[in-house]
Amino acid sequence: MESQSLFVGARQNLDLALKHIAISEDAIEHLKHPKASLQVSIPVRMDDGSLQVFQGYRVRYDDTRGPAKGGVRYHPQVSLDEVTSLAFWMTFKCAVLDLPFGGGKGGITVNPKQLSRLELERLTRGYIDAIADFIGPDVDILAPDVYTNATIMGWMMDRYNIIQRKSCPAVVTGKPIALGGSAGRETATAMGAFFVMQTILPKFDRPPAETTVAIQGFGNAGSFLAEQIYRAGYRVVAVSDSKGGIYAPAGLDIPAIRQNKEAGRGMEALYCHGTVCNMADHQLITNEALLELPVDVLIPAALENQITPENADQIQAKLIFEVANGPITFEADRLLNQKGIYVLPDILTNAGGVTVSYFEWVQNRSGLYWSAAEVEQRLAERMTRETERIWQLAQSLDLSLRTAAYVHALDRLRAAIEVKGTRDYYAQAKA
Ligand SMILES: NC(=O)C1=CN([C@@H]2O[C@H](COP(=O)(O)OP(=O)(O)OC[C@H]3O[C@@H](n4cnc5c(N)ncnc54)[C@H](OP(=O)(O)O)[C@@H]3O)[C@@H](O)[C@H]2O)C=CC1
Ligand SMILES: O=C(O)CCC(=O)C(=O)O
Repeated sequence: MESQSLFVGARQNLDLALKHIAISEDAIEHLKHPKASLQVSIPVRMDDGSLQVFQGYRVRYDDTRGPAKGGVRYHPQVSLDEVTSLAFWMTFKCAVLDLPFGGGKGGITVNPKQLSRLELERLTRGYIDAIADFIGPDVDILAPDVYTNATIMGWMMDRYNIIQRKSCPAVVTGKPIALGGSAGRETATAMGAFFVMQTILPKFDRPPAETTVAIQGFGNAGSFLAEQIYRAGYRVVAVSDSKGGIYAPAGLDIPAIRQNKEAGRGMEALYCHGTVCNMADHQLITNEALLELPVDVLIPAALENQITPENADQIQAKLIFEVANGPITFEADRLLNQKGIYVLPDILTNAGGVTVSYFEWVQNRSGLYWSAAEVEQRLAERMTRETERIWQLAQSLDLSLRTAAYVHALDRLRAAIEVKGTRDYYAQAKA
């Protein structure tokens, strides 16, 4: 039976990968538990004068390979279980890309769409007040995730600097460029996924013009990726946001949809406003229906647990690129594998974001800033190299791409954990 806990499900992929790599019992035990978890209450004075207390979290899953790294999510469903799972995935993602980081993640249980801009700023500054002793440029570095953005990262950095009484830009990445952000961070998650697609699709003899794509989620990751693959000549036939989706078998006008989305319009208006609007050519669909469309490529780019044992059998795509973290449950993944569907796992596919975050951290610490072209070239090199390695590993060991990605990451994590030793000083004393 499917587990209720996201973290229990996340760890099942680790258990699977452990069967394919020689690794010490100590290292296994080490990797099964988060190093530190913090839960905080954040009191916020609301615009109407009332006081509201929000729950916030920061989990440092592992920092053997370097400071913990990972985004902060603002969403009504944020919980310690979810943040722990996201921090766990960050640990493996940073190892997949060979970044000198461990894994961390944060979140606040809130619907930010219901807050005014000033309430959002007070909440953000309150969160940093509450976790300031737990983070730092050499300890645990924040970044954007669902419903957080560059402006919020700027507030976080500013509050941290005020607490520290000095400038510490490297405590947060994904900042506005004017505050030390990196060129290319805003589009990095999408560009990283695009480079994974460009490496994988030729292996399936899939020229862009003959490849249909459906994308769930039209935020930072999904919307930039939709535009990038549209411009590369793929046929993007369906997109969606939290309110539902739109499907046009002949292909959607993605730049027009992005423009309208930025103007705050709903999915129907998105397509109709100022562009082709012929309902005979396209139809509004639910997020559930989008996942089951007859497309070549499916890209979940919103939230976890979208493909489960309940709908796995209805999935028609031949390839799934996981841009969201954890969109496929463990059991559903097994069913998709049985059906011969290739899944490019989250810990590889969406790693472009943290990779450019690493570049931002390096730039902040060196004081030397790179051009957009330089960032993109470095990102392309890393994403292509690690995708190719995971593909080769999957082929040579006859593994799914997800298990191969975990084995690839485990090889790097194991090396660091085993050479450093565990925290079991008693065992060392005995030896
Ligand atoms: N931002 C980053 O750098 C990275 C993000 N990711 C992952 O990518 C995913 C998306 O993040 P990101 O794009 O940054 O987030 P955003 O907040 O920018 O966008 C989220 C998008 O998902 C949509 N959405 C929300 N709930 C649902 C739902 N139930 N069904 C369908 N769509 C929904 C939102 O709709 P609406 O617009 O209506 O609110 C919005 O379009 C997450 O899993 C995140 O962890 C991974 C790596 C890096
Ligand atoms: O940019 C980062 O540091 C992390 C982004 C993130 O949260 C993720 O990859 O899930």
